[in-house]
Amino acid sequence: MATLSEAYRDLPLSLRHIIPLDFSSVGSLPDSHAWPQSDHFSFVNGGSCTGSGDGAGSSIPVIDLLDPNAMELIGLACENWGAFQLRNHGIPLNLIEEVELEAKHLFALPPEQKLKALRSPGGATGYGRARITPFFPKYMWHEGFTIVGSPSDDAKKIWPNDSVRFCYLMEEYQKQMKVLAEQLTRIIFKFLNIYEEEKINWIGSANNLEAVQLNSYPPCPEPNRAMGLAPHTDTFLLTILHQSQTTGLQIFKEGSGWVPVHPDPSALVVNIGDLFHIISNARFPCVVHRVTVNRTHQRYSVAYFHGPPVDYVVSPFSTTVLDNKSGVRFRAVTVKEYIAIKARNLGEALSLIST
Ligand SMILES: O=C(O)CCC(=O)C(=O)O
Ligand SMILES: [Fe+2]
Repeated sequence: MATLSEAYRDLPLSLRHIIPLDFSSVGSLPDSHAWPQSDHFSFVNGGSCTGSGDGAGSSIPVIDLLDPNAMELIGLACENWGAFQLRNHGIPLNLIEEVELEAKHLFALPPEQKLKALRSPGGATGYGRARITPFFPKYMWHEGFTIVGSPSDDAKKIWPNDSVRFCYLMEEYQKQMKVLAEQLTRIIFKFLNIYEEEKINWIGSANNLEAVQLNSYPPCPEPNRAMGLAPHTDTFLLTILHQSQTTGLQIFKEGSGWVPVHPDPSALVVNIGDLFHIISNARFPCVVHRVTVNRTHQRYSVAYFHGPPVDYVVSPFSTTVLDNKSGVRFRAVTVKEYIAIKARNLGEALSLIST
């Protein structure tokens, strides 16, 4: 998957935007990590995310993939929320648990060992701060590890003689997630009445874009003034997320404010990314989400991002345009072009391709 790396190589980050804090060495919240107390964070494309209303009472739909009405339920969840929890998803729970355990081992290592696999300034993979870091005035209470394809090169830097199990589990996880992501993509395309061969023949291709992001949010001395992961949308078509049993993930819903996504050990969280927002001609909302932190529990999550090959041209499908009174909302872009626009503009990327 050289091309994801290519998009990022043109836009090198400075080391201060890559090297995470040594969380174990700080007893209080450094000013660099203290966010404004207000619940108001501007996110240009989606307007600003004001906490109008208390979303705590509502929640995203929970859908059983084996339900005979799964397609309709998933489609409606995409339209109303852009996200849902998925049960009976077919990914073995022990594989998910083992991947979470590997993430815990990795993040529990001393900083000097994790830093051996530090993401390079123009690189896509390895250990480091969230890629959205440069767009915000304060740092997030977060550390991550990104995998594109085989994690072997990075893992060997951390465990020169002992990386086999980590690599096996991460590759197996990607393999199984790919199958699920393709199944969900087919279901959602069907819901949108998209059947044109050239529009769907990439599904199942070996060149599809995919990445795995291991996330860790250490316990925080002042959780109310810190931010785990700042408001953002995911770039690709869809994200399938496993979260550990610690709350923190919230989705912004127009009219409701920040809605928590409660951990459910039997479910995976699915949210649509920018590319589905474009393809659906904005019929599916673009899902702004963030992560809060807490004082006592370290939180972990494993995000799997999936999208079409980089040369695929993304544009609103004719069926979705017919449904939308405002006509075609976005110009056509290749996946590669959109990734580059997003890497440079984050929340403004969608408005830059709006018609
Ligand atoms: O940790 C989470 O629950 C969300 C992670 C996330 O949004 C991401 O990795 O893009
Ligand atoms: Fe995300």
